[in-house]
Amino acid sequence: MLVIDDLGKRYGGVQAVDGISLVLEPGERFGVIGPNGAGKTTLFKMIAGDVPPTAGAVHLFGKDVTTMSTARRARMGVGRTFQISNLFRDMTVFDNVRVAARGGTSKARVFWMPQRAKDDVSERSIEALESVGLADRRNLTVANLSHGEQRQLEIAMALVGEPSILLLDEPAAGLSAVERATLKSLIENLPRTLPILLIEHDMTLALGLTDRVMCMENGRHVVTGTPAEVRDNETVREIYLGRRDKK
Ligand SMILES: Nc1ncnc2c1ncn2[C@@H]1O[C@H](COP(=O)(O)OP(=O)(O)OP(=O)(O)O)[C@@H](O)[C@H]1O
Repeated sequence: MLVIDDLGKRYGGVQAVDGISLVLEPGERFGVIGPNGAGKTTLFKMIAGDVPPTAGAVHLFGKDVTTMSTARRARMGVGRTFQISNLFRDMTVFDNVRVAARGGTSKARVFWMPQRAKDDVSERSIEALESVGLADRRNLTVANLSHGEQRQLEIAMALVGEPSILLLDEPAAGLSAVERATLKSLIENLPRTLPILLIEHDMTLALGLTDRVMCMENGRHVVTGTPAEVRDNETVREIYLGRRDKK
């Protein structure tokens, strides 16, 4: 589904990502963890197409997409969330998902559609909202949702395009313990056939949701393994307990 080969990104003097490789198998849930500044977000952005790598390649569904735009990757079946909210705060929950269903950024596009296409979009939007437990909140404006519900909505907006792969960028950032638990069960209950790449600072959440995990530090690969193997890895423990000297 996704093959990353020796990927690197340099920002001036900063090597944000350095020689990262990974393979995401069909139906697999793969986590990328690491402390602040590890390079997780930069890695995510290169996979989604937001920033071009300075080294290496990204293949999606067997195709080299290294230089392909975000929009084209989305059309190929990449669903993704954003670390910084991209919600329309003054619009309803339902309209946000309908706009996402059209792959658009303008509310007008939804309202100028032919009725049949509109019905299809509305139906898919309701299904996406149901899958994240927000169907009964659909007529509220986004500004009236809790932070946790806004994260759920962002996942609905990624799902409504019926993606073949889902990229989640730190979905639990800034959430309370209760909101994290809700989000965790939501992700757990997504169809097992949908491969997921989850970038997450919260190690417990990432280990609880994935089949395999990679830990990064200072842009580099530390270890890849099952959640149990990564949890028990001495270097990972040192990194997360903050006892490791920065290189
Ligand atoms: N646009 C940029 N310009 C310059 N340096 C950058 C840029 N984006 C990221 N960096 C640097 O690259 C390194 C990796 O950053 P990145 O945001 O990918 O890490 P992260 O693991 O996602 O951290 P966090 O959990 O804090 O988001 C950091 O040293 C950061 O300062």
